[in-house]
Amino acid sequence: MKTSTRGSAPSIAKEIRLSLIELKQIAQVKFPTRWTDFHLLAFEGTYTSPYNKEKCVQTALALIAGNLYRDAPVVRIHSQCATGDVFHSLRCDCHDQLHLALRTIAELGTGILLYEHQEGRGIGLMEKLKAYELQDQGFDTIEANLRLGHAIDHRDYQLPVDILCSLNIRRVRLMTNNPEKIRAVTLSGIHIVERLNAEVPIDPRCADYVATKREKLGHLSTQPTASVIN
Ligand SMILES: Nc1nc2c(ncn2[C@@H]2O[C@H](COP(=O)(O)OP(=O)(O)OP(=O)(O)O)[C@@H](O)[C@H]2O)c(=O)[nH]1
Ligand SMILES: [Zn+2]
Repeated sequence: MKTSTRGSAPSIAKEIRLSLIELKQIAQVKFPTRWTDFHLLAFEGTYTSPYNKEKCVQTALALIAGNLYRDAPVVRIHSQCATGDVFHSLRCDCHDQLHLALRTIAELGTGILLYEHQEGRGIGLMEKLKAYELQDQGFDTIEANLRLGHAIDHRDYQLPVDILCSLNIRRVRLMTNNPEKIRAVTLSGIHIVERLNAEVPIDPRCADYVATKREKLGHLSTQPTASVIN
C-alpha cells in the first residue's frame, strides 16, 4: 500500500476548503472494459476542514489508460451518479458523459477517469432522491437542494486533484463543462492545456436539468463534439 502525506498539491489556502492529511492508495488492479483495458487505482484521502477541524475521509477511483507522461492526458473528473451511471436514468446526462469519457480515453489511447464518490453533488443518494421528489413537484435541481437545507452544490474536488498531483500529472486536457472543476484543477497548479467539451446529446427528459446547469450554475456549453454509442 502506497501512502503520501500532506502537501501533495500546492494550495492557495483561502480557496481550498479541505486540507489533506493523508492520501492512501488502497488497491491497484487490471480493469478491462468494453472500450479498453484500464488499470484501476483506488484511493482514500483523509482531510480536515479548515473551518471546524473535523476529519473526513473521501474515496475515489482512477481508471488509467496508456502512458500518462507522454503528453498532457485527457482527464475526466466524474461525480458518482448511481441513478445515471448504473440505471441509465434519463433524469440527467451522467451515464452518457461517463461513456463519452471512457470512449474518448480509449480512442486517444491515453487518459485518466477519476470517479469520485460525491453522489448527488455531495448530498448522497437518499437526499438526491428526496430532491427528485421536489423536482417532480416543479422545483429545479437548485431549488430542491435549497429546500432540503443543502448547499446548491456540496462537492469538493480536492481528492481528484490530489490524486493527479500524487501521480505527478502537471498538464491535462480536462473534459468538463463545469467551471468549478476547472477552478479546482487550476488552483492546484495543474496546467489545463485544453478543455474538452463534456456535452452529450440531450434527451428531452433531462433538458431542464441541463438548462439549469447552464443558466444557474454557469456550465459551459458548445455543440456536442461526439455522439454517444449505445
Ligand atoms: N443534488 C442533486 N444532484 C444531482 C441531481 N442530478 C444529478 N446529480 C448529481 O450531479 C453530479 C453530476 O454533476 P453534473 O452537475 O451533472 O455535472 P458536472 O459533473 O458538475 O459537470 P461536467 O463535468 O460538465 O459533467 C452527480 O453527483 C449526480 O449524482 C439532482 O437533481 N440533484
Ligand atoms: Zn446523474
